[in-house]
Amino acid sequence: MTPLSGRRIAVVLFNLGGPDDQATVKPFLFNLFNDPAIIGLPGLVRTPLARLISSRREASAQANYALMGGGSPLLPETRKQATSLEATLGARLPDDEVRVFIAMRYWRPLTEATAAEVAAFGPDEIVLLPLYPQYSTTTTASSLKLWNAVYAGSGDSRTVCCWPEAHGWVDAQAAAIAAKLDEAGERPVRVLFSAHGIPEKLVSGKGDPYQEQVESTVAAVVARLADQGRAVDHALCYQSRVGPLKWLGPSTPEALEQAARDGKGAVVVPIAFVSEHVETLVELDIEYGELAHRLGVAPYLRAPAVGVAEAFIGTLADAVLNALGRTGVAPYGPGCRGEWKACPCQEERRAG
Ligand SMILES: C=CC1=C(C)c2cc3[nH]c(cc4nc(cc5[nH]c(cc1n2)c(C)c5CCC(=O)O)C(CCC(=O)O)=C4C)c(C)c3C=C
Ligand SMILES: [Fe+2]
Ligand SMILES: [Fe+2]
Repeated sequence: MTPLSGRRIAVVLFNLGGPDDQATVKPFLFNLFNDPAIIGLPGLVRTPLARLISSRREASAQANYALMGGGSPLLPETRKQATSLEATLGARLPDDEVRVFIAMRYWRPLTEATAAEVAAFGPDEIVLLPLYPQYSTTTTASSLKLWNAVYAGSGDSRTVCCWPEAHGWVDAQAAAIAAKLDEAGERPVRVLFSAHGIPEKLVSGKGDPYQEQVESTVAAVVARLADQGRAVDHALCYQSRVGPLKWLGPSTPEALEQAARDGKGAVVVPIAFVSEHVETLVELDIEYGELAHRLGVAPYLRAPAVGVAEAFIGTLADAVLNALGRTGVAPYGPGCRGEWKACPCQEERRAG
């Protein structure tokens, strides 16, 4: 039997990535639009189209990143999460050597470079852990597919595909919302759960489980708040629409208009992101903040992303330990557990 200590364990965190500065906005956008998971056309058409779209969007995207100092805070925020998770796992697996790596899909550290770093570490076991709570073909599947295509090192590999109802994730969200509800005081507010949108046809045509899993996160957070004696008026909406296709709705601006008609303020909650970046700091705080002001939606409050909240990092550690077979705690929630038809979390160990 393989000994359960003295092992080299690599945990790989996946996220989308963001430009470091103004000069890297365009190549980041090109990588994004050149991904067949984002634009499902053959490469001969997709690549020139990606070049065109990234050129056309460059100036407006640069202006958004300029509002955050020039580039995206996504990598520094993810590094904090990696450091915190490594410390938590180090304490829980004192006899093993655990290292947490970051693999971004569209900007540095790119997945190919991280795969080489992990291979050089020479792990006995690898846990692939997307920082997307809900599984989508556009995010999780795209990241994992690329990893599996490029990783050529040692190690038995396990995947945590999704964790829409993980306990600590739900706890951290509920705590952030409760703090904002306290700030609103007696003023009537609606909790607006704002998720990154995806094209509707991915859900209806391709069976993308993202919408179902986002809805399950919302239900779990609302139930957790109810357990704490807070019955909240709430709605789910979708932000960040790009391109000509019909996306999931209602949009966050539409939900704000509805809140205005109903005479409510808003507590906006980023329900599909775990860290701050352009879609929270610019889109939610500035763009929709201004819209809320014009519509008379007051107060307009925004719950922060979970970041390194202790409950959240604890749940990620539980997911890693469970994937390694070191604990019975499976924090994924019913959206996962291998019940979804294409869920890769139950894949057989891949011998290195
Ligand atoms: C064009 C289609 C897009 C789909 C589908 C999409 C899905 C999706 N994205 C995230 C999380 C993030 N998106 C980020 C940036 C970003 N996303 C798109 C487009 C799609 N995303 C674009 C064009 C951009 C660039 C910024 C912009 O121009 O708006 C980021 C990074 C933000 C940063 O600070 O750099 C994240 C994170 C999810 C969760 C998701 C579907 C589930
Ligand atoms: Fe996106
Ligand atoms: Fe799963």
